[in-house]
Amino acid sequence: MANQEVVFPPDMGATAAMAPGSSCRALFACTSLRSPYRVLPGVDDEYRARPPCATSWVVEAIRASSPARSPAVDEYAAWTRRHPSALGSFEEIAAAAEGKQVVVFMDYDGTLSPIVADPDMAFMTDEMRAAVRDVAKHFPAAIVTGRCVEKVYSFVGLSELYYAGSHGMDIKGPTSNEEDATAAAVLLQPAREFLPVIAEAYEALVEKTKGTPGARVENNKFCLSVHFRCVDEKVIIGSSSSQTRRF
Ligand SMILES: O=P(O)(O)OC[C@H]1O[C@H](O[C@H]2O[C@H](CO)[C@@H](O)[C@H](O)[C@H]2O)[C@H](O)[C@@H](O)[C@@H]1O
Repeated sequence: MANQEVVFPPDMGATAAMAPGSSCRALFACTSLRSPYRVLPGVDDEYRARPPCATSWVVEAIRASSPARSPAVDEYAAWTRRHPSALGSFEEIAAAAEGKQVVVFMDYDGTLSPIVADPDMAFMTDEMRAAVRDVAKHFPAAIVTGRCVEKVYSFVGLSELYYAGSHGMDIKGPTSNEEDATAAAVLLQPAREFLPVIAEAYEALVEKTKGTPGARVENNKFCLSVHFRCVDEKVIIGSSSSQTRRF
């Protein structure tokens, strides 16, 4: 809302500051006018017709002068309200864990490593690796991921962890030395018999997506990921509407 002027009811005895960089021209109190409201030049008639509720006027004025929030930001804020950081309740959690066996489960992509465009380049930092190593010294620790175990192990490189790859379809335990780690003890592979079908599905998906620039299929052994982060949506929407017209 550009250059909008606002009106304040007389019961607002104090000054209200304008946010730096705001497009709203003036927010200040008024006390000696005949009209119950002081009308600033250029004000919208709609404001004059409103009841003298200082709070709602102020809130509205502040809202109008604030930049629009994106739905993604609102969604994230709502999500963090529902799932607050455990660090904010650390004492409480530590007290609740007293005398119990604690096991730490960690996600990989976007948690231990930053999200990057190329899934093969999602490396974790040495600092993060050291932190995970420390965690594993104190508790049984597992990485639970959509990646295949071999891939996530190549990123993490810690033989003392449990790895639950392919969203839990491939679970391996810790090994005593790093050489053995890639062949670490398999604890569970319940979908082993489906490997040939999954391999077929992989080939089919590669074929299907090969005409989509930026699309990429990742073989996670017991599951597959089709990546579209690098697909230009405008190109796809354009081509799908031309397909729609054709049929
Ligand atoms: O369960 P996760 O460990 O979180 O795995 C979920 C998917 O993670 C990876 O993809 C995501 O990270 C990539 C690298 O930062 C990024 O390029 C991609 O857009 C993200 O979706 C992984 O590549 C997938 O196979 C996993 O399913």
